[in-house]
Order: sequence, then structure tokens, then C-alpha cells
Amino acid sequence: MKQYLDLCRRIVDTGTWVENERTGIRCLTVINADLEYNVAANEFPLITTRKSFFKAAIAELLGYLRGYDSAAQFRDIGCNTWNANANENQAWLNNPNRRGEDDMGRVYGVQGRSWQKPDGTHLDQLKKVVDNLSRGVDDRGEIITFYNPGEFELGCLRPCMHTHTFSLLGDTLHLTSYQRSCDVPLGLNFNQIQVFTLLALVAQITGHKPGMAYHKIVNAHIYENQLELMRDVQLKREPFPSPQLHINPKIKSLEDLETWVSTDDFEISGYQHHEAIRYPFAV
Ligand SMILES: Nc1nc(=O)c2c([nH]1)NC[C@@H]1CN(c3ccc(C(=O)N[C@@H](CCC(=O)O)C(=O)O)cc3)CN21
Ligand SMILES: O=c1ccn([C@H]2C[C@H](O)[C@@H](COP(=O)(O)O)O2)c(=O)[nH]1
Repeated sequence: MKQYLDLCRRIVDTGTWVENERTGIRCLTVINADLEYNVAANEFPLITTRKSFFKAAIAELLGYLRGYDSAAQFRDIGCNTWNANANENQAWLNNPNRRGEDDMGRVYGVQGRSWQKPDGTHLDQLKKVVDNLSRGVDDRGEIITFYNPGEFELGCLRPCMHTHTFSLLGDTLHLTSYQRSCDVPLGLNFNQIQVFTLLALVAQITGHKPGMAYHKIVNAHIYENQLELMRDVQLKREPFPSPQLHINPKIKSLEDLETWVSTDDFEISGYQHHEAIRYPFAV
């Protein structure tokens, strides 16, 4: 939690104002932030200086792992975060590749599970990584990347958290996740949960101990219409200790994640938090 608050404080104190053409809202911005989560010690990086709706973040992660491409699929499993980008983003509404209501196009999980090869066949990046790790193999390229510049025009948004690299040292699995653009009040609240949970889940289904998750962010920003709430409300609060995450031990395979797993299989304990803050969202 301290590292999150330090990043917020750093943006407020030292950030530079940058115009943003896509949203029309300028952002107070810093470049480069390195966050670390101790998954081995189960220090779940849930924001405590406001109430965090962690199940929606885990649902979003499940949707990515399943290769979802529609905001309706995300809604069905308890996540509303893609409604606006699928249905209210003017550039995407004007894009002839959009296939109607709720379509997100070839974003995130579609690339992760079904990367199109030049011969027209598809590559399942996640399955390759899970299969190798399950056999105890780390080929130094256990990488899942959602970043496919050749298909940007086929999706509603370029992926923000775009690449995840797994590393196996003995029987301990580590994760390094890369993010190009980060809405610190809203997006990072979800992204911290997702990086942590991704490592915990992949360690569980491949039979390893979870170690450290390293979260590397390039452009970290606060939108102008969020600044006052962050500076004058959230940053004035004292954080509580980290809660713990409990994942249903019956989850044992990628197939389990694809079929029956839901947000009911994730619980937390020890979550003390301040009251909710509703930050504005820039489409
Ligand atoms: N401007 C912007 N910021 C983002 O963080 C973001 C995007 N766009 N577009 C794509 C996804 C969607 N994401 C989102 C979208 C909404 C919330 C959000 O409204 N969170 C609320 C709680 C939502 C709930 O109750 O489930 C929050 O208070 O954290 C979070 C992440 C992250 N990404
Ligand atoms: O997982 C996510 C997804 C998105 N965001 C934020 C970062 C930016 O504020 C917007 C995306 O805008 P771009 O113009 O494509 O950079 O969404 C996030 O923080 N986390």
C-alpha cells in the first residue's frame, strides 16, 4: 500500500501536465514506476485508503484468461469495466471493424489465446506457458503479450498492461508485468490486484510456489478531473495493513479457469478500508 501512496504523492508533487488527445482530458504524469508484490507472503495489494471492489478486477482478469472479446461476456461474470470502451468510445463506434453492441474486437485475451499467424492459424500463448511451467520448464521466453501493433485497428483500445513474463527459479514462480499507460486512481487499483492474482493462479495450476510479482509501469497519470479527490481526500487518509487473498484450492488447471471458476472462488480476509471514493472515468 505504501508504494501505491508514494506513487500518487510523487505524481501530485512532481508530475508534468500532458495533453491527451484521445480523451480530451489532460493528465498529471510521471514516467517510470516499479511496484513489487510479495505473493509468497500473501500481502494482497488491495487499496485500503478507499473501498476497493476487488471481485470486478478478478473477473476482468478471468475474462482476459478466457480470451473474451465482448463487454457482455465481462458483464456476465461481474465486471462492468469494458462497457464504456466498447460502446461509448467515438473512434471505435466509427470503426468499420466493430461488430455491433459490446464488441471489443481483437484486444487483450484474444491476442493472449488466439494470436493470428501469417498462415491463418492461431497461437495460444497462455497454454504454451502453462504447459511448459507444468513440466517444470522455463525456456526464458515464458511470455504472454497482448501487444499486437498490426491489429490495433481491430480493437477498441490498445492494451495497457500488455506483457506478462513468468520465471521459474527452482520450485518458485515469479512474474514480471509491463504496463505502458496507467490511470493511477482507477486502473492501478485493478491492475495491482490482477498482477498479484495472475501469479498466484498460475503458480497454483502449474504446481509451484508463488514468489514475487514485479509490476513495471511507464506512463503513470492522474486525470485532471481526478486530482482534487486524490490530493485532498485519498492522500489525507492513513493506510491499513494489507489483507490476504484466498483462492479455492480446487482450481487445478487452465481448463478449470476456462470453465467453472467464478469470483466466488476468491475471498479476502483482514480487509480494513476507508470509505469508497467515486473517481471520474475518462473514455
Ligand atoms: N480512463 C481509463 N482508465 C482505466 O483505468 C481504464 C480505461 N480507461 N479503459 C479500459 C480499462 C477499464 N478499466 C476500469 C474501468 C472502470 C473502473 C472503475 O470504475 N472502477 C471503480 C469500481 C467499479 C466497480 O464497482 O466494479 C473503482 O472505484 O475502482 C476501473 C477500471 C481500466 N481501464
Ligand atoms: O488495465 C488498464 C487499462 C487501462 N488503463 C488506463 C490507462 C489510460 O488512462 C487509459 C487508456 O488510454 P490510452 O490512451 O490507450 O493510454 O486506460 C489502466 O490504467 N489500466
